[in-house]
Amino acid sequence: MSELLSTETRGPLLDPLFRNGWTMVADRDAITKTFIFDDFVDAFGWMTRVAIFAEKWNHHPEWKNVYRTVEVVLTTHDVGGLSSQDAKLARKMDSLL
Ligand SMILES: C[C@H](O)[C@H](O)[C@H]1CNC2=NC(N)=NC(=O)C2=N1
Repeated sequence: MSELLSTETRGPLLDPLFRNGWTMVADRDAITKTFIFDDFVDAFGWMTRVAIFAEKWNHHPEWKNVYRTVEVVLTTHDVGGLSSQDAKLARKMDSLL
């Protein structure tokens, strides 16, 4: 079962993501990043690769794809905010580029 990130664990887990283009969502305990690809097929292929891990980990993104852009928001709905699962999926998203 996921649990909300504590004050102590937020920094070490989130700072590397902030350095890699992720930001906090205004008024939500969630992180967001917009990915821009060469074309739609590249964007959708990346989404497909991410989806395999999201399903395996039972942790799914909130995302919107328009042509070659994918807007991603990560948060853990079961706990109403950020958990380690969000950081894990964010790292995986960046690694699958
Ligand atoms: C029933 C199912 O296991 C839960 O709803 C899972 C599915 N994927 C999920 N994804 C995210 N981002 N947060 C959750 O709390 C979550 N819970």
